[in-house]
Amino acid sequence: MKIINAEQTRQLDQYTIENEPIASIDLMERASLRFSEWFSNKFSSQKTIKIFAGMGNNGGDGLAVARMLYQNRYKVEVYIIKYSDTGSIDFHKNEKRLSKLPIKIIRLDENSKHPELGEQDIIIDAIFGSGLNRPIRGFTACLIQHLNDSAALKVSIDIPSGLFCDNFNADENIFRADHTLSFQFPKLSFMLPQNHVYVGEWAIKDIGLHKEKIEHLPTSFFFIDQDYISSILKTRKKFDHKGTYGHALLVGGSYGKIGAVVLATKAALRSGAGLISARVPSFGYTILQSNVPEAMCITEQNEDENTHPPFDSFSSIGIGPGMGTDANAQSLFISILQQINFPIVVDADAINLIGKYPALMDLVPKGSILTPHPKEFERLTSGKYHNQYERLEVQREFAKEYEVTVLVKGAHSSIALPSGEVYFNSTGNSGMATGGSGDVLTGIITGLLAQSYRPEYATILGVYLHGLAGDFAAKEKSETAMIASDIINNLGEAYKTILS
Ligand SMILES: NC(=O)C1=CN([C@@H]2O[C@H](COP(=O)(O)OP(=O)(O)OC[C@H]3O[C@@H](n4cnc5c(N)ncnc54)[C@H](OP(=O)(O)O)[C@@H]3O)[C@@H](O)[C@H]2O)[C@@H](O)CC1
Ligand SMILES: [K+]
Repeated sequence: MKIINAEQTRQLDQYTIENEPIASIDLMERASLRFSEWFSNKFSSQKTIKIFAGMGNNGGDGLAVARMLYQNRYKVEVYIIKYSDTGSIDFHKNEKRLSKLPIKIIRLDENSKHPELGEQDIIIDAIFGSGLNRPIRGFTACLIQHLNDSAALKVSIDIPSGLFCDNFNADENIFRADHTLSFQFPKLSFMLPQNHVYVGEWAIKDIGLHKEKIEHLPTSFFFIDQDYISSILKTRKKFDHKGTYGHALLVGGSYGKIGAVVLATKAALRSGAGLISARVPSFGYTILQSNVPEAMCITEQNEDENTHPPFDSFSSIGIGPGMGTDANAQSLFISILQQINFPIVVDADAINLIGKYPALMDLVPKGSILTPHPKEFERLTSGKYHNQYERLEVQREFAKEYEVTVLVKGAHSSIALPSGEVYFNSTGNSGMATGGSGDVLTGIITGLLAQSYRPEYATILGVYLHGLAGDFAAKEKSETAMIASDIINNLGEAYKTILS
């Protein structure tokens, strides 16, 4: 699914009005109806719904929603924030429609007292939407602080007021929603962890904007959905054999950290790769062989004995989990980089080594996949950014410059491709912030790469599967109690879901 910017949203809105065609007031009615249905399914009608509406089209939505919720038997009060002398045409049309109902409407300006709010209320924020073009100031800013301080549950229409769709806002005057329902597409700002405090849990509803126009809107940002995953997923054929699915190699482990390779190796097996080998220090041999009997094991003892294929004959290599950054790890990494010329997966300590010795990046084959968590990404790029919007740009530039895929892990993990496109993940939960979760992901992506997925698809599919398996694990064990092995154990459920 595309993520489009505020200006494109405005154009698409206009195009839909002209070409569906539909009157703008009817499009507003449709959007408001989607919001009201979603709201009514989710929130009890015992509380008083206090709707704070601005004077643009977001405010218009708020007034239409007030009417609809009243008709759904909610107790509704409306506050109109008079930050301007005139409102949008559709705002005024909805104001007129609302005035015919016995709903309390209070107009707030700089001379008004702040309304009383408490746990018995639900606030609906319709002050500003995608038309916000500067930080909020004056009495509207004070009002937003007052709303934020209240104990009421907070819900935003389309986007929390004060948050920009696509740009950083250093300001504090932003509504802090517990829930946001956005129209048609998620906004770029929803993808960034720093905005979670404003956006809360978010959902999107299709409001029927013009399909053909959407197809032609250019964008660099995408939200990974199940349809997209189905379009890149390969299916197995009857006469395939284990050679068809490649031979993946996982490289890593150090004293006390062999478990990282065990997890990555198991995950690579479950991802569907045909054969798996793991390369660990010799003291990890027994641990690996007894924990993952399906895998073959290479150590410094048998690597020169011609008993295993040379590094350049594997279908894919994932390097870094638990590897450490000492001289041995460094020379192994360099030796592998010098022997191969196909894309590999670079994770954890292999990334830290590049952070320490940036020239190593020149040896990393084009098309490779780097999978840092935010701290590792900071080491990799010397942290040349001040907020997550800037980080995203640095991530894109890095991917373009080195022609690699860069996956920064976190909620809505971001995947920057060499083309400059960025994909955000839609699966996963906070239970996945647990030791070994990243090793599992490396295993999955390495396993997919072995199955001849293009690096960008292996990453996108890998991240989605990993998150989905994590969601099943959380259902089974809870977000709190789940561990990385539970993610591996649920990869089967994840595959079944995307194959169905
Ligand atoms: N997507 C769709 O297709 C559909 C979208 N719909 C809805 O429309 C919403 C977008 O509506 P919108 O364009 O009227 O913008 P909105 O945010 O209400 O702002 C209004 C005006 O406020 C002003 N202003 C800006 N910043 C300011 C500030 N800091 N302090 C003070 N004033 C400020 C600025 O005017 P200016 O002062 O710059 O002239 C701006 O024009 C969207 O979020 C969704 O809810 C649906 O109804 C139907 C389908
Ligand atoms: K809003």
